[in-house]
Amino acid sequence: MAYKIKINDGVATFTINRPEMRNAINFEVMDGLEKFLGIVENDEKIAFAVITGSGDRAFCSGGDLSEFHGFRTAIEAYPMLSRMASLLFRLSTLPMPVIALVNGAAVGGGCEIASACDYRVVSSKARAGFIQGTLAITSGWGGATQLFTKMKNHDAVLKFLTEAKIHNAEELKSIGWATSIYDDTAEIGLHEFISTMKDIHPDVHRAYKKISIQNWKNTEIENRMLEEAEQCAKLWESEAHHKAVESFLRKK
Ligand SMILES: CC[C@@H](C(=O)O)C(=O)SCCNC(=O)CCNC(=O)[C@H](O)C(C)(C)COP(=O)(O)OP(=O)(O)OC[C@H]1O[C@@H](n2cnc3c(N)ncnc32)[C@H](O)[C@@H]1OP(=O)(O)O
Repeated sequence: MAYKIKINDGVATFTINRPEMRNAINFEVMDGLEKFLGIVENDEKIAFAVITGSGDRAFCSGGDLSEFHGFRTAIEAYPMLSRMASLLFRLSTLPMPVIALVNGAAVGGGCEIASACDYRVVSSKARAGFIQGTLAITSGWGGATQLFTKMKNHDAVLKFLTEAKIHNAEELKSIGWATSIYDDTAEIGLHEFISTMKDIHPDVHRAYKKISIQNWKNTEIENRMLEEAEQCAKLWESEAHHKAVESFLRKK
């Protein structure tokens, strides 16, 4: 299966399970994420939600280019982009803290997924970046909107997006994207991060999360994420984008 869902001791974990494809997102993973959100949104006993990837090479390498390259026009690309933007809006507005356990490379849409979470707990060996610019597109799943809404250092965010570079863990921390860095296994990294918060009653976490969501709602974040998907769809149909993806796929 392309994903795993586990609920243990108040922690619900969604694992993208395509390590041989560096956990690229295809429609099966999207279906899984939708199922996960449906479960977590309605279970009062869940204190923390976690998103991670299988193996130690990648958190997520973004959209599966071999599957999505078939979309040639904006009209064809938009349903996939907007569906994922809506799922990431739901992820970002879950009633409990959401942790991206960035166990390895997070690029393109992988960075968008992590940006939709409240916290990014990053392996010291991980690399991450909004590399969409190198494919002649922007982020299309609402990730840039998430960053501009949550992070207040406009210049650093704009540079992070437009440079389209891959950064190491220390750089990610200084940009303000990584919340914390761990050296051990992902399991230990997560355990240590959660243990700093677990003593506080889950209702307190939920109450603060509600306040932050209220703040974002006033900024029309969902509409802005869908506009981001629309803008990306327009760039998607360009010759420059198709050529860049063909060049990536030829390297296979
Ligand atoms: C579609 C939405 C859009 C958005 O809104 O943001 C996007 O997400 S655009 C997609 C952006 N992603 C990429 O461009 C992926 C680029 N991938 C990489 O840079 C690297 O794979 C990596 C993530 C840094 C990992 O490097 P490494 O560990 O060296 O692995 P390989 O490169 O050898 O990859 C192994 C295997 O997996 C295939 N692969 C990786 N990512 C994707 C992907 N996103 N789509 C399809 N296939 C992917 C890669 O081609 C290799 O395949 P094989 O050669 O057949 O083993």
